[in-house]
Amino acid sequence: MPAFESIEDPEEVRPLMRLPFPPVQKSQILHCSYDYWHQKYRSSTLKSRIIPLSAPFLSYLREDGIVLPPETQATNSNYEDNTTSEGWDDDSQDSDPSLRFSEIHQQIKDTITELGGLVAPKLNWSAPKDATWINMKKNSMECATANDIYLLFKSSDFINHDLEHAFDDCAEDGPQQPQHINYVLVLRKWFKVNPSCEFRCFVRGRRLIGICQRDLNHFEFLFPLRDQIRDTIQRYFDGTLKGTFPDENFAFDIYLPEPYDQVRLVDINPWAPRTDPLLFSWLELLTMRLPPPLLGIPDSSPDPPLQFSSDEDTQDEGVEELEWKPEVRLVNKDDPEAYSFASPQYSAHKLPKDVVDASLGGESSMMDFARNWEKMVNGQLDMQHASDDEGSVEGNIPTTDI
Ligand SMILES: Nc1ncnc2c1ncn2[C@@H]1O[C@H](COP(=O)(O)OP(=O)(O)OP(=O)(O)O)[C@@H](O)[C@H]1O
Repeated sequence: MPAFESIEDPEEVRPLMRLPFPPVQKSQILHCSYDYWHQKYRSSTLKSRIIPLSAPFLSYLREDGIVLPPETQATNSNYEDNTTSEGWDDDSQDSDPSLRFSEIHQQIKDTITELGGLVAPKLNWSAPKDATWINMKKNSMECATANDIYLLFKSSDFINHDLEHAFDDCAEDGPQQPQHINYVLVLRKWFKVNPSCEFRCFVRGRRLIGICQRDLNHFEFLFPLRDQIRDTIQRYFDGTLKGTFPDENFAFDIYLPEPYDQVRLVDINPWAPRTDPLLFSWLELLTMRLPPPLLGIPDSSPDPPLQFSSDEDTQDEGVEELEWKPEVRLVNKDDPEAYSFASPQYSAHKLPKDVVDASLGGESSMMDFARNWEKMVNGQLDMQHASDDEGSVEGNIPTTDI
């Protein structure tokens, strides 16, 4: 998902780029592509199908304007997926763009049927969450037809970001690393998502360091479940991702429905400004003090781990390994704005002025800011524990099978 969607002036972005981020390499972006990790973690992912996309299909997505195939498609055996224009009738293509990618069009229709008639679509990295206003089913990504998908995709800046800006601000890898993007359409079987069950989890140096809600509403019933949520996610991370995901630093999204004992992996995101830190800030995540590195971390990664030095600066000898647990951050009752970093839905990572000023002032002012921020956060957490039931969402919202 594009990080700076709502920041119009690129000058506003620059201070964020000065945070102590390790350089993001193209391979890290590729490791977060759905088709890269889905097979590896299939047993814990949402039910989904992956359709490789052809050049004509990608050209259609990139074209200006929205021309949808007719709902009842005229079949014409001359028009198969083909990159040459020989024998094509341009008028027919204009009225039915799917004639340029008829196999894929049919595959999409068949897959929607196979998945029960409703799907949530995404491209390699992003879902068209910003375009739900245009969907027949308002404010939803629920798609019942191929045309629903095309309409969402062609209206979405997030999809456009995947197509045109996937490697923005990335460093080159070594020549042995693949750099080419094989675009895919991901169709996930639709289910009624309970937003209180969605969490984003942050991993630094192969250690789970933070967990937070993805939805910015307050769910009072989550507060007593905090330990259970942390333990279940930690167990899942230790048993599944920790030793097998090729990068040391990343974020992953999970769905954790009642009774909070089984994790569904929804997405893996790069450790980069483009990933929304939600209830954390990148400054916190990057500078959070951690115990010294664990010994004997299993690493069955097929690729050599990337070399980052960020942990060396932020290990705290005083922090006891056994006592240390990742922080679970939930939205407080009174107002999500209690966290000044909480961004409104799909806005970019606009930073509070304090952070911008701190980052402009170099390393020492950033550390000052981090220390002050830590104190402030501790104060907020105390307030959180004191919150009562008033004004909270009642109970849990039922979900369907996934
Ligand atoms: N199978 C599904 N059925 C219904 N809704 C879904 C399904 N899968 C995902 N969603 C919804 O779509 C949202 C976005 O999905 P996903 O995280 O894959 O997109 P994304 O573009 O990578 O998001 P982000 O940019 O925040 O990482 C999820 O938070 C969830 O609410």
